[in-house]
Amino acid sequence: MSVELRSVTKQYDKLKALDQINLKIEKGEFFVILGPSGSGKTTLLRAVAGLERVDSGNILLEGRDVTEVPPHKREVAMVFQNYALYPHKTVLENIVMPVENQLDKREILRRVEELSSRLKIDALLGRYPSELSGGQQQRAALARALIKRPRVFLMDEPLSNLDAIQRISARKLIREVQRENNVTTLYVTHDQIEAMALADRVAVMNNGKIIQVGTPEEVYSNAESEFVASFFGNPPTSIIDGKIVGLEGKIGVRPEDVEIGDGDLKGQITDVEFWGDRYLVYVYFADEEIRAFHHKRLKIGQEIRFKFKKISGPWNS
Ligand SMILES: Nc1ncnc2c1ncn2[C@@H]1O[C@H](COP(=O)(O)OP(=O)(O)OP(=O)(O)O)[C@@H](O)[C@H]1O
Repeated sequence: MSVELRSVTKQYDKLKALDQINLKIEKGEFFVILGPSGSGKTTLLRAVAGLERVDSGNILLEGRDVTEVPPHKREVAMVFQNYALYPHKTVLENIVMPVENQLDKREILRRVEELSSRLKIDALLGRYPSELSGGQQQRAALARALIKRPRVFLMDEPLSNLDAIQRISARKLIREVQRENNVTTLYVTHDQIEAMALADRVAVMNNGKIIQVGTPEEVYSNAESEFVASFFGNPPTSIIDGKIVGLEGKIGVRPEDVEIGDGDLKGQITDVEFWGDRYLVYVYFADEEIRAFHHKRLKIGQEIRFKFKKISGPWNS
């Protein structure tokens, strides 16, 4: 089911949480909304779910205007950051809740069996949420969202309570489940790695506005503004004064585009991080500090020569 937002605006007092949002998400697409804290991501998701009334604009599901349709009639399912499992209900009771009065018992049982085996929670159905790890709770919340066979999946930072290792497997699981069910997915995060890893397309949001939309590759290699450059990527682009290369305004340099060894620029190493297959080094020069990748450990304080293989911008901020 496609999801469309047309000029959607939502205001809290003087603050525009959503400011003229226009977006079209295609059927089956995995669409990620990426933005800093407070940019309006959750408000956008809640508006699509029908949990938040919008002040103006329209929300369409498969071309049908649902702006005034209540949440339970929208065929969408939402997975929250804290999973929102009911603590006094078992995993099984939590999972079947959305369909309890809608499907016959045999069909419910069939779906529970299928989902719990797919999500590897068969052995946990009798437990209470407090007896589960974060990853297990997350899988139970996914099962509860999927049992309705929603046509749109709305996910609000569903991995933020997991550790780094769990996140990697959970990312893969979410992607597989989404692909198997071909369900249109809107996924909110402030984590660039997650956005790049999961998205078919990503929208970068700031101050209630969509700043740029594209595939992760497009946004990564062609940031249209200083904000997007400084926010997208891991680590993000270093933003420096363009005068260094004879340009007006600010320019961006990705860490992989700084070539250390020779070149016209001179700087000093101020910090070094080991990244496994390479090092991230901080280089101080001309009152600026940039991040660069290098294949071997350099010494803090060491003087180096370097050049930029590629820059983005200039932007006038
Ligand atoms: N019920 C509310 N009443 C007043 N202001 C609100 C309400 N809900 C959200 N806001 C404000 O709207 C803005 C957008 O909030 P929202 O939760 O959508 O941001 P977010 O991008 O999801 O942030 P985070 O990543 O921190 O969850 C914030 O400035 C927030 O303080």
